[in-house]
Amino acid sequence: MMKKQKLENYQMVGVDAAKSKEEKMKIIFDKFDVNKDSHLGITELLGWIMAVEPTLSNDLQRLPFLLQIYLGNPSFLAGSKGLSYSGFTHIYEEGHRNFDHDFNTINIQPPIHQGYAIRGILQQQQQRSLMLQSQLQQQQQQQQQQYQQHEQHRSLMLQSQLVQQQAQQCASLATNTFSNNLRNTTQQVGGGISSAGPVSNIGITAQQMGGVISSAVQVNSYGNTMQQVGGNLNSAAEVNKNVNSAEQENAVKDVKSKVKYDGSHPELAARLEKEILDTNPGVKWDDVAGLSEAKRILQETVVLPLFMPEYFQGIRRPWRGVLMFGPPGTGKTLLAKAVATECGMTFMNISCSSLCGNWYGESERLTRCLFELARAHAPTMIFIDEIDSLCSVRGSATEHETSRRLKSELLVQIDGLNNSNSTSGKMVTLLAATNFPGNLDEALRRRLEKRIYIPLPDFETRKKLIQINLKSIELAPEVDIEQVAQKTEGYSGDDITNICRDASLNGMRQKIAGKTIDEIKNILKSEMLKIPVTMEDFLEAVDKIKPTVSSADIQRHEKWYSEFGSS
Ligand SMILES: Nc1ncnc2c1ncn2[C@@H]1O[C@H](COP(=O)(O)OP(=O)(O)OP(=O)(O)O)[C@@H](O)[C@H]1O
Repeated sequence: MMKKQKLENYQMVGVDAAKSKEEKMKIIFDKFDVNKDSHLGITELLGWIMAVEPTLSNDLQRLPFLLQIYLGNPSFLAGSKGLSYSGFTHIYEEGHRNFDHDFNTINIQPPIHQGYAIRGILQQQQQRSLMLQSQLQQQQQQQQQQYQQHEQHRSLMLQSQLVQQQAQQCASLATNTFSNNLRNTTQQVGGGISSAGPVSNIGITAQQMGGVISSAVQVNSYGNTMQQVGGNLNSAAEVNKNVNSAEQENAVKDVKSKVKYDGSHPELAARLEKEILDTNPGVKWDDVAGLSEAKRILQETVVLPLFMPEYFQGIRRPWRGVLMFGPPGTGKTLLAKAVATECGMTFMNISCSSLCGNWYGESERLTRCLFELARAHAPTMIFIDEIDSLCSVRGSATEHETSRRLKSELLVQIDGLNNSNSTSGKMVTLLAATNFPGNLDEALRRRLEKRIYIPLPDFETRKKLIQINLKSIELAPEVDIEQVAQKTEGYSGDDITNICRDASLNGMRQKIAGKTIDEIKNILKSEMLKIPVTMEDFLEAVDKIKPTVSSADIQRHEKWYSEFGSS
């Protein structure tokens, strides 16, 4: 019976029963020409399918999948209750039908693997294209920024050249008034305002700059940038040289040299005199505890050549320079001051900041000037503290151009020092100190012929140090300095000084504890001074204050000493 109906059905749609399953299905769909019968009810369709292939009715879940295979099109459902064969392709192409909805209405699960996968791919493609778009935008922005920077640098370079030309014009126009009144003179020359204008584009207003001269200064402070773009730095520097003179001249007027300085940079000499010169550092040998070996070497290298210059000639010439190295707070500066005081030398205490100028070439000029000034004030001791920060290893990737030039100048000056000492009799001694001897430039290390290790204080030195620190302080009879010295092994001289200071304040702390300011004011000063420092105060202070030098530090210094030390 079933077979008979099936055959009838075949005949109805003109299907040949001998054909394959796929062919049969295709014929069924082809029958529904969109022009004639654009709408096929789902029930009708299923009826047809079941008639042709009754096994499919048990597998409705697979139906969409099969239809898709037969039709070669993944999307085939249309309408809420029906299927339009021709609409399948439209729907798919336009992509505006809700697959889930369509399938739900006929109570069939959507072909997840197909429809969603396609939707996912579409979404991915969309996201990718968005990402590419944003990357493109970023690239465009970067290119724009680079271009702007380049243009800015180019403009700075032009500024520098312009300013140079203007300054040269000024120099030829008004030689007399130039140094005192450069700003006006430049403005008279004209073009000054226009140069201030573009510079202000980089964030500095014309007022702040105060016209052309300031712009020269500002442009120069961009030295590196200009160098990067191949700017003519030297010319900017030359302009600057004039500018410095002009700006500093007024300051110089107030500073009267104590001695006659006839070098080429009186303005810088005046500045250095103000900053670093100490004609009497006021530290005696006895103020320095221990360090007898260091004292002996310094006597031989500095004190004796000063007293017996005729003996220290030829092969006996004084050592070019002396380096003191060791952990911080061990008395290097103190020792240098003591030598200068004992020998009646002028003491010049130089740190990195004293020799670092703001303008192009200023650091070298300052260095040159320092040695000229030292000769003018001779006998002089130039003490360069933390020389490693001024003269670290050259040629490193991080080395700055200014610092490289400064180092070269320093080396030249140290060489010159040696010659002038032997001929003019004006003794200038270079004493340097560092906590990082390993960072020193090799050429400088060679010139600092004596390299003295200033170690942590030993037991005897610690005892002496405590006595020096407490010489004017009332001590309780039970205070055992030896015990304090034992307890402070590994402490630097500076640490021990701090312990003594802390211990000596403890009596006062106890005395004022819990009192109001008025009550404290009423305590007699003499009463306060009489409070003796007890052993307990010391022990408390030692407990509170920890040593600042690590054993790794000591090892580092000892290693360097065994390699490069010279005593
Ligand atoms: N041998 C010492 N005799 C007397 N006081 C000392 C001694 N060593 C250190 N001090 C004390 O420590 C303080 C710091 O010493 P100084 O500045 O000379 O150390 P430094 O070695 O130059 O330190 P840095 O390396 O940090 O510059 C001194 O003012 C002094 O109070």
